[in-house]
Amino acid sequence: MKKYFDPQKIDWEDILSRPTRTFGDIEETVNEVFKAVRRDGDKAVREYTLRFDGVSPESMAVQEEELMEAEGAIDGELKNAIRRAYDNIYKFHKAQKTSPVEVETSPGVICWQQKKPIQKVGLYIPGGTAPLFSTILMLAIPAKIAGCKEIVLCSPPDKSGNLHPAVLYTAALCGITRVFKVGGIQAVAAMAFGTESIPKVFKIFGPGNQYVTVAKQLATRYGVAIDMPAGPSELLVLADDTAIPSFVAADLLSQAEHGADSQVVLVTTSRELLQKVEKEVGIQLGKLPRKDLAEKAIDNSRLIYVSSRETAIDLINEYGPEHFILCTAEEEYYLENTINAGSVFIGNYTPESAGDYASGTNHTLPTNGYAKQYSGVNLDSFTKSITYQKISEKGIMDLGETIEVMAAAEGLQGHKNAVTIRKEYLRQAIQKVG
Ligand SMILES: NC(=O)c1ccc[n+]([C@@H]2O[C@H](COP(=O)([O-])OP(=O)(O)OC[C@H]3O[C@@H](n4cnc5c(N)ncnc54)[C@H](O)[C@@H]3O)[C@@H](O)[C@H]2O)c1
Ligand SMILES: N[C@H](CO)Cc1c[nH]c[nH+]1
Ligand SMILES: [Zn+2]
Repeated sequence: MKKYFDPQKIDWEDILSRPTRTFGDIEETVNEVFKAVRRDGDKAVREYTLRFDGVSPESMAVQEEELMEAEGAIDGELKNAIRRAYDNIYKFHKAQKTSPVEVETSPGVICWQQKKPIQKVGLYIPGGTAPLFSTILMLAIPAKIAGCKEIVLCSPPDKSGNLHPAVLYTAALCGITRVFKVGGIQAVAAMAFGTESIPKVFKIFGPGNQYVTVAKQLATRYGVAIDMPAGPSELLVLADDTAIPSFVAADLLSQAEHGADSQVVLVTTSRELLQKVEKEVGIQLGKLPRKDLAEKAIDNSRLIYVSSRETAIDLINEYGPEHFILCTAEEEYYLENTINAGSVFIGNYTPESAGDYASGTNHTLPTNGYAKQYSGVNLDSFTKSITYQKISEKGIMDLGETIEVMAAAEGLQGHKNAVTIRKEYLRQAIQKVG
């Protein structure tokens, strides 16, 4: 881990650089796969699955029996855990439902706005280094609550050409039936263009490695929306003397183990804590089964001592971490001043893993500093709003002149006429009656 001690000499550009900023080669591969999938459909998807995943599943589509059988293949303890996580995620996302907004902006002019579900959505579930079945809960639950009609799920097959039983069980639990053993760029391309087997969708959701993230970004050029760039996991911990070093180290390692391109950062106002955390990371790292992946991510990571909370908050907002853990006696100051973060975890007893799995918040979050302009996945991600208006006779007589004056000033006589003709009609009608 790189260490920075003197705030005067902080090299901000170096500190804030992510290991995933270099997209050059990846873009070339993504372009190639997109072109082939658009042209050759399933055939290209199969070829790239063989090339990148090393397998050729007999059928890309998961059969109904496979979904049913998965329940018997995982143990009761895991099923209970998934169901408990399901309940919490469901509760938190259901509570995000809002009522339509309705306002009478002028007498007789009523405007309202209502959310409608996106009809066709594609969920990407990562599976390269681990089958992240928890991501199904994070995407499928809000998609169902929002009322999305067609939900398609893609996830990379394992070495034997199958999906992990926990992926199948969780998909079935969430009521997802269109599941495909396809991952990486080829999955995103298939959902963007549609193939003989995989339906085209309107919006693609889900996290993934750099290939998946760049592919999602490219998909937007072909008229498909995406949730956000949700790439390799990141964590920034802000801690002072009140933090427990072994907890901080465990949290840093929890995100480092996602992959070599993950990044974790400690920002602290305590030199002593920094030293202790560094030591703890060394001890705990050795015990992780995914030590190799975590070790590489730890190499990319930073331990930063800052002498003031103002410098700390500038750094946090400039970095815009995906996950932000706050373990400090000055909680309120940091909460009030944090503007850019995907999801915040507060206090010594709130590990980031809680949000990854079961507390209820969504773990699909913006990385790479995109927390400056994107929210994490939430219920609104699966809806779009339509605005409505209804103007009465009284309303058009009252607001009409405003519209006429503005339309004339823009030189748009047709716009003005659409109002004038109505006003004239109403005047004549009144005269006839009167
Ligand atoms: N930001 C978030 O919300 C969030 C949430 C969960 C996970 N994540 C991140 O998701 C990522 C999951 O990555 P993963 O790799 O385990 O699974 P993945 O499913 O994202 O990617 C695996 C696929 O990548 C493709 N691939 C691998 N090497 C390739 C190459 N050289 N060329 C072209 N394609 C290639 C393969 O098709 C493979 O199936 C991790 O980086 C993790 O940190 C992020
Ligand atoms: N930390 C990941 C989001 O960056 C989500 C996840 C899934 N499983 C474990 N962790
Ligand atoms: Zn995680």
